[in-house]
Amino acid sequence: MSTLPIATTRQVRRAAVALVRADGRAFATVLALNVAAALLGLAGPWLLGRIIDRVATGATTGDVDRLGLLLLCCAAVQILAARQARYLAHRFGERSAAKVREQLLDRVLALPAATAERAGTGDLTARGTADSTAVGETLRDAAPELLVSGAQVLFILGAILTVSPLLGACGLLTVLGIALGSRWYLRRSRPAYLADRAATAGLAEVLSATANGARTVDALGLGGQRLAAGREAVATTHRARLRTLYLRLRYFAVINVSYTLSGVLVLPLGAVLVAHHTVTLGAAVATSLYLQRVVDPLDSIVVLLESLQSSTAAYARVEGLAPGPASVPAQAGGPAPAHEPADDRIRVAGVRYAYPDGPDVLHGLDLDLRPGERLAVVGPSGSGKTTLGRLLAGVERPRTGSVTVGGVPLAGLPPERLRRQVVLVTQEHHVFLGTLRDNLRIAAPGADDAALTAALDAVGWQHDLPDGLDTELGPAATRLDGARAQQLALARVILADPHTLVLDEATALLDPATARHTERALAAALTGRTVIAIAHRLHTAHDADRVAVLAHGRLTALGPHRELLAAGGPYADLWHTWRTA
Ligand SMILES: Nc1ncnc2c1ncn2[C@@H]1O[C@H](COP(=O)(O)OP(=O)(O)OP(=O)(O)O)[C@@H](O)[C@H]1O
Repeated sequence: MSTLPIATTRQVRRAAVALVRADGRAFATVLALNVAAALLGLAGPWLLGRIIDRVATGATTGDVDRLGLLLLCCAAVQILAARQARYLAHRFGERSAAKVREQLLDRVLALPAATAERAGTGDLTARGTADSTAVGETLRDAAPELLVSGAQVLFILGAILTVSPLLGACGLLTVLGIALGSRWYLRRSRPAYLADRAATAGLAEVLSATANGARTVDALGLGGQRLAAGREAVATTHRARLRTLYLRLRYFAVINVSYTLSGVLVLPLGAVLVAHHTVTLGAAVATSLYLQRVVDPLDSIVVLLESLQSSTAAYARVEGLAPGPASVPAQAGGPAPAHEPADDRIRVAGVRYAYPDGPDVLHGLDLDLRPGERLAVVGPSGSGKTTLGRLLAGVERPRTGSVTVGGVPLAGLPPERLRRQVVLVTQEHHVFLGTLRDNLRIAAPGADDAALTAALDAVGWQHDLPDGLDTELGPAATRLDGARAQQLALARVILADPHTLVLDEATALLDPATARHTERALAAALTGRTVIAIAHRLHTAHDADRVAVLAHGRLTALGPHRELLAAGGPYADLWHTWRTA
């Protein structure tokens, strides 16, 4: 189930109107051309009726030719107007779809890291691909066509009622049947389509998790378990699809009966009225032709309403990421602080933290970091080191208490402002498709080659790639192993140049000698920065200015390595155990 919000119907409507307004002139032109084409289409049956009546009253061939020529002209101009409308609608739709995608990308990038992590790749991918495409296609095809078909139906009904009110009543019966059927359908279809889209995203999540973890699945023999998870996701998607299919089947059945009803009624009624001279033969033929014509736009409306329901559900998922009260909390709730931090000092005061639906794992932590110091955080597995690191980097927000930088809550800062203050480096490193230079410039778009090379030197990078900074990286080009990807991530940090850095096992993939060398080189490159190193290898603690010792989510000792060692408490035990190992 998605942890990301879904926009309400009202928010979707507002967003759609804003999107149309942004390209209002193009939309208006498309509408105007379509309406012109629809009006020209009305001329056909009317002119045909006139021709029949003229022939019945003994008109000349010249009269009939003129009417026939007019009919041809109307048809030709109608085709041209409809073609141009379709062309412009496609351009409008593609521009709007591009806007939706760009907006979505910005919003996903602005998501708090913890929110994006919990959302899962499947949901985000589905919103960025299938959902955005559905919105674009609706704006391109469905929205203008729906308005035009609606106008066509109104025009045709108006024409029928003008020609013969009695016969026109048959047309109204059709519209009434369709209106009632649509009301029934629309009430039920939004939740059904939302469930369908969520199930599809869930299936994508399961499949991508299995594919990404293929090696682990293979190594641990988890194939059966993943298959079961896949089957469950497929079954959920199947159930959701069946529900929407059932709604469509019932809806279309009502629609088809409504169409047939008017056709069945109009012919005998028309014959009787002509026999009694209540309407002319021409009027009866024109009405019957109009009634046949009304089927097409009504049919479009029905199909478009159906696809509109599906894409409104898609748009609700895309719009759910918009900043606003009902959507993604800006850094887990609350507006971004208005002022900049007064200084670089990070303070942890009375912090308690619990993962969603779990117990507290940090129990009232206090810690004042001195700007420019190197602090090592040590403690047994599960003591809360990583959690503290994530709080110090503003990834998580404390349940109670505060983590501030220069007096401003860290987790309240928008990602861009936050990353200028603190950067978290973990064991998970992503190498982006592109050159080594591209991969480094993500952290500092304006950096020149000299700066990039200096950052690589600082992390002990061996300059042995075939094309240096121009080397293409990625699965199909040069692949970096875990250790080199880690060095690349550290070089990015040097380029990003935040005043505080949280390293959570950031050198764990390097062999011990390289790790120590890299950490020292990094320390030299980061002189003057505050560095919080979450340490498994205690040489990190040995090299640090102060060591914070955690146990069961509490700070049990804080001070320089020598003092803690001399005090002979839990840190001394940890140190001796590590040295012996
Ligand atoms: N995503 C999570 N959801 C729920 N509980 C979690 C999550 N991550 C950690 N925990 C729990 O929080 C507590 C502290 O975990 P944390 O990872 O911060 O400890 P740690 O000292 O870094 O451990 P390690 O050295 O093994 O990485 C543990 O009880 C752990 O089970």
